[in-house]
Amino acid sequence: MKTGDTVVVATKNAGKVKEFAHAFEKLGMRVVSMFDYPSLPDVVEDGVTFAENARKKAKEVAEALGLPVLADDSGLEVARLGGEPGVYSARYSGEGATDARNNEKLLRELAALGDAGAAEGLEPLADGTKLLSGARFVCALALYDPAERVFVESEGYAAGFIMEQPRGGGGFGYDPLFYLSGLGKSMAELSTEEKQGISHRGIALAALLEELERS
Ligand SMILES: O=P(O)(O)OP(=O)(O)OP(=O)(O)OC[C@H]1O[C@@H](n2cnc3c(O)ncnc32)[C@H](O)[C@@H]1O
Ligand SMILES: [Mg+2]
Repeated sequence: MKTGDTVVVATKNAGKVKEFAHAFEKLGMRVVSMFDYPSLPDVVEDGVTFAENARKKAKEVAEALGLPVLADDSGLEVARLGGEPGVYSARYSGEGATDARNNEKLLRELAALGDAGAAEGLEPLADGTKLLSGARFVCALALYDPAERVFVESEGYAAGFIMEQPRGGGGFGYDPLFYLSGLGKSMAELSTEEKQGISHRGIALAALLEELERS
């Protein structure tokens, strides 16, 4: 598959745009997003898996533009909630969902389970902050070339824990509640560069670039 020096990413999430722009800048490439194509209709994300939604976003936008397009479908799977919010991560708190409301709902749902963390044997952090559940971030990437009608795909995961309180001002979405025990920090306490090194998105992107070199 041939990609030029501009990558079109089928996203309207400013946090994702920032992370992709940072990653591709290192490769001498520029990123444009759906903010640059405001007249394109939103893609309906009705897939049951992250991979399905990523393929749908990439294909619909690529066919509309006649260019190869990269799409990201991602989310948070929380063990004590049976994998929720999963593919519904962006809309977890319903109509007009925001990151803040989604985070509040996540803490509410976990609080409703009682002392879930303690039940799982999760030790509080040194400052007494409780961990409420194991969790993982998932990122599915799909790059679709409408000329060759081919997909290149990858997935990445990041494992951690949900904290009872937010920490850090970086990242986006559920990052302030997501604790990385190996680093002793929340995902929102990492720089864009650090997050890329360990995140579901960074790992999926590295795999996609490798796959692309082989194809
Ligand atoms: O579909 P696009 O336009 O790309 O933007 P979106 O925000 O709707 O993105 P998704 O449909 O993939 O939903 C993913 C949600 O999961 C959360 N999420 C994904 N990646 C994350 C990350 O790196 N850090 C924190 N939260 C993340 C965040 O709440 C996102 O809104
Ligand atoms: Mg979405």
